[in-house]
Amino acid sequence: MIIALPKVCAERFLRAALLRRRATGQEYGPFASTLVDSLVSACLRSGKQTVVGRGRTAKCGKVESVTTQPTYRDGPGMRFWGARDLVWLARFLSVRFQDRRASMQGVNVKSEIGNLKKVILHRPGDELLNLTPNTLEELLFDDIPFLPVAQEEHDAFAKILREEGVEVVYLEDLMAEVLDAKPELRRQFLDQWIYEAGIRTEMYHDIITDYIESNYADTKAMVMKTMAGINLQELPQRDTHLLVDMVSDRCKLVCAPMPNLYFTRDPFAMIGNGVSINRMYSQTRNRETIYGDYIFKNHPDFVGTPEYYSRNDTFHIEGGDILNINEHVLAIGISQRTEPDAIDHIAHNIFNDETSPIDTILAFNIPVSRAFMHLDTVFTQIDRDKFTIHPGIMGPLTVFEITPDGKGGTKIRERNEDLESVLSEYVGEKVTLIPCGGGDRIAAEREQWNDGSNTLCVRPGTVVVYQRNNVTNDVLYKNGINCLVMPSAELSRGRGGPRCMSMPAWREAL
Ligand SMILES: NC(=[NH2+])NCCC[C@H](N)C(=O)O
Repeated sequence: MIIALPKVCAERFLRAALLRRRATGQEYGPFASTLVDSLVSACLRSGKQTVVGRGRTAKCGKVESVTTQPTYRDGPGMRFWGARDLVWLARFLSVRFQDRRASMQGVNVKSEIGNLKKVILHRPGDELLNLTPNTLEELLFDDIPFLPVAQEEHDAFAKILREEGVEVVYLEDLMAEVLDAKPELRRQFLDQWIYEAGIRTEMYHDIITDYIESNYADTKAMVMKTMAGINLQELPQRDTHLLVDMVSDRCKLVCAPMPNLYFTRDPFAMIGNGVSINRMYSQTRNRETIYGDYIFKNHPDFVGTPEYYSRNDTFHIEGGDILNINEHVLAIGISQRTEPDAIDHIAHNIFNDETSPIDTILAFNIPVSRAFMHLDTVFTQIDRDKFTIHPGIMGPLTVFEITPDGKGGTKIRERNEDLESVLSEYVGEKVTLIPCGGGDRIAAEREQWNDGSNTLCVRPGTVVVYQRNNVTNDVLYKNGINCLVMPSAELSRGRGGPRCMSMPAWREAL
């Protein structure tokens, strides 16, 4: 196996070596060899074959060579580290691996149930500490979660996924990797983040920039801070004699937090081998898409992914409404969060992408209400022939079938059959709909509220579920579904379940 060092890493590696030489008088050669040595021994320790490319560095031990290739390459058996790992390595002369399979370059999500290989999560952080009773409604929460427990629950979720062989990557790490690899983007990102937080005066822009730059030198800490938000109290008080400083409440949030970030399902969504960077329904969630935008435009794992929607497009659409039925069929909810105009637009872009095999988009018209919010709160696929469903929408439901008209446009056919027949037709076999809460109306309503039908499928017939939805989970067991149960007391206060809290980036073909 070859481990390739992308050019940016190699440059950092050399820069670190140079600094070290200045500081210690040590020559570049031995220092570099030490680094390479420790890389190699860590590889050997982890049972992997040696490593590393051709180039300027001395051969040592089992090292074949060191590559400084200009771009990430992929190919069978090729692995690479992220820039952060290498910087860390250079600093401490020790090793930490984050193996990323280059075979998972880009995204591949052509179903809701294929073996899950890679998923993007966000571990809830200090943004939850900026939720107050007065801002709950605006920030789309129903209660204030207790952060340490929410984090424990989230870690349990990640652990379940890792144990199932899923590579878990965190949004905050991807973003930090982008900014570490391209430091010139740091300032641009901060300016955009400040502007989109609603700061329009130069004075506040400068105060916030200074505050961040002088307190959050570490990139990941800076990224986390942008997610958490800034309270006026944190900023140095300036003797400005401005009215705003005399009358504004010192506890005011100058930059609002983004507490919904742990629902990584929504700000962007994988569609086959492409992505939709969404325009969100609410102002509070719209800034979340900045991270996805930077990652998909710059991160070597994702750059080059076809983009079917952009955050600058006019209409709103959210990932919770987007379900990949199979390679050819995509379902999208027309809901509180997704406008029909956005679906028209995305359909046009998908059908005009020659690399996409999708030839049918089903638009499900679901009631506009908070309990239904997204299509994935109403139904999700859990096995080849099984869906969980909110009993409230069983029966006739309007579905529009959108297909290309052969002239660059689309044609639409209204379907008025019940959900079961529509799904059976497109899935290609008779499907069973398993109602949330079993047949019990009260249990159904209670568990629907806590995302009983919002499960994350890790392979056909195996799903992650919230522990609190015990009535629904029993029904799933009885239907032969393997439920991986995660704790949910605090996370559920944000009104989203395991599917909302995850964005699959790679699923194996069925
Ligand atoms: N895909 C989902 N169902 N996401 C749930 C998101 C919940 C979040 N509080 C919101 O209102 O936006």
